[in-house]
Amino acid sequence: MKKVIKNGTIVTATDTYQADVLIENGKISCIGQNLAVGGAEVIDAKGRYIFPGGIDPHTHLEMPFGGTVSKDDFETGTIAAAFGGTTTVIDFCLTNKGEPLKNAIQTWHAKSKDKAVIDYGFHLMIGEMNEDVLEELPVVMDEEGITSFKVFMAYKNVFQADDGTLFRTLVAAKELGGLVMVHAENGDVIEYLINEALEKGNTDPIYHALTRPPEVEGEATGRAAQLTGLANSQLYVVHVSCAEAVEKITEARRKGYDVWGETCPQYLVLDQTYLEKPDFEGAKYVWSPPLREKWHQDVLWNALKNGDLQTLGSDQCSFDFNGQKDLGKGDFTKIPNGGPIIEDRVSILFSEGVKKGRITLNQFVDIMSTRNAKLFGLYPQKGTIAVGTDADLVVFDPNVERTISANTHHMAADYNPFEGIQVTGEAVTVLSRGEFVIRDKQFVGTLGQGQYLKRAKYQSKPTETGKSQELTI
Ligand SMILES: NC(=O)NCCC(=O)O
Ligand SMILES: [Zn+2]
Ligand SMILES: [Zn+2]
Repeated sequence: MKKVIKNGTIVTATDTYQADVLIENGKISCIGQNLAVGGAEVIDAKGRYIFPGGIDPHTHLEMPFGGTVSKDDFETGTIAAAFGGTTTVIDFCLTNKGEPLKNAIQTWHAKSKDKAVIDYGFHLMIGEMNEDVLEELPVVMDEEGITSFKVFMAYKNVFQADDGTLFRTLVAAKELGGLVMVHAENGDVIEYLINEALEKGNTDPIYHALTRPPEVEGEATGRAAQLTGLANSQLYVVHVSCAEAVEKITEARRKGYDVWGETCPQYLVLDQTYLEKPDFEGAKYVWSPPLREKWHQDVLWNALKNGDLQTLGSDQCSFDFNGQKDLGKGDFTKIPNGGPIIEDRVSILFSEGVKKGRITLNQFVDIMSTRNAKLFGLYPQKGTIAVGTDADLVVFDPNVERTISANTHHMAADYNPFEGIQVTGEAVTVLSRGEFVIRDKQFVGTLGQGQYLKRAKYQSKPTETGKSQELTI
């Protein structure tokens, strides 16, 4: 059935204007003033913004990690994402050394199919680069539309790859049109610092942060950026948490290297003192990289504002406090790393960013949606509001005030790291390819309505001035 969104204010990464949006067959078919829409179902957006659906480029749904499996899966995770105004997620498909990449991808398809309520794609982890992987990679890109590869520079003896693998992945990505993503922390140095802490009997959650200082993130970020320059390739640094890493990304971009940076809501509003909460509550705030001293937040906000960082991912990787995070009682290294963020990503950016004057409304749309679509081969099908694009749309009330709480969130995890934080703004109605997923703040979607997205190859490059220059799409 045709739908029309009337009386709202459309916001894209470049424009803000009042118009009606007509939706037919899952696509936006017309945008204009006072559209005559006989037979269409009317969605009234008076006093509300209409945003392109959020694109979360960084999730770990139902991921085996830290001796357990992340709590939110493709069902609860994508429902929660939709409640928050996100209509696409790109999840990390883990691979096992020595096993065909295809097996891992099949595992991820099995997890997501018939569960996801919004569209989704996969990034592919590269744990080891060898002849078999090199041979399979182009096939995976063509058949599966997976055009971004993740290399972990940390988590020694688990996911960590060596510099040879990182460099060979960068070279292959350049040749094939892929974007290399890195978790940038120096895993070897972290291992040394962890052993030192444990030998001294320092086992509380705060030592998670103290054994992963900003220098190890800055060093790894700089190394990855240099290798990218050498390979003349392209790099996306995930979950940037500190000034040291921002500095390296900025420096690389100024040199003309094709390097991009993502931060996450937790680094923008929470700080290292949360890890010192009594009764082991600090475990709720264990991420890698860790939360930092508060002053880093200003650096991250400024970097989003001036374009030195370009995107916001949730790094959704949730674990219950009771029964999962407590695996690390008495040994911080056994606390599963990660938290439930997927639902609040968009709201935090709007409330803390736009409402507090740190970024503009159009930058907000770019950071939470458009830029992600462009970097990960989904634009213009997704990430904007234009005739012919997917009708992934969010009707957003910019004035409602509410308090984030695990009592009201839709994620499966038993706590919310933003508990008690007041935000302004909320997604009211969310459409995925023209179908309601959230209607008047109620879930009305169907499991499995989300479609797997085959993504286009990478095609975007910053200029010497550090500002992005779009190539033809
Ligand atoms: N970030 C985190 O602590 N957990 C998820 C896995 C990762 O992204 O490193
Ligand atoms: Zn990571
Ligand atoms: Zn992650």
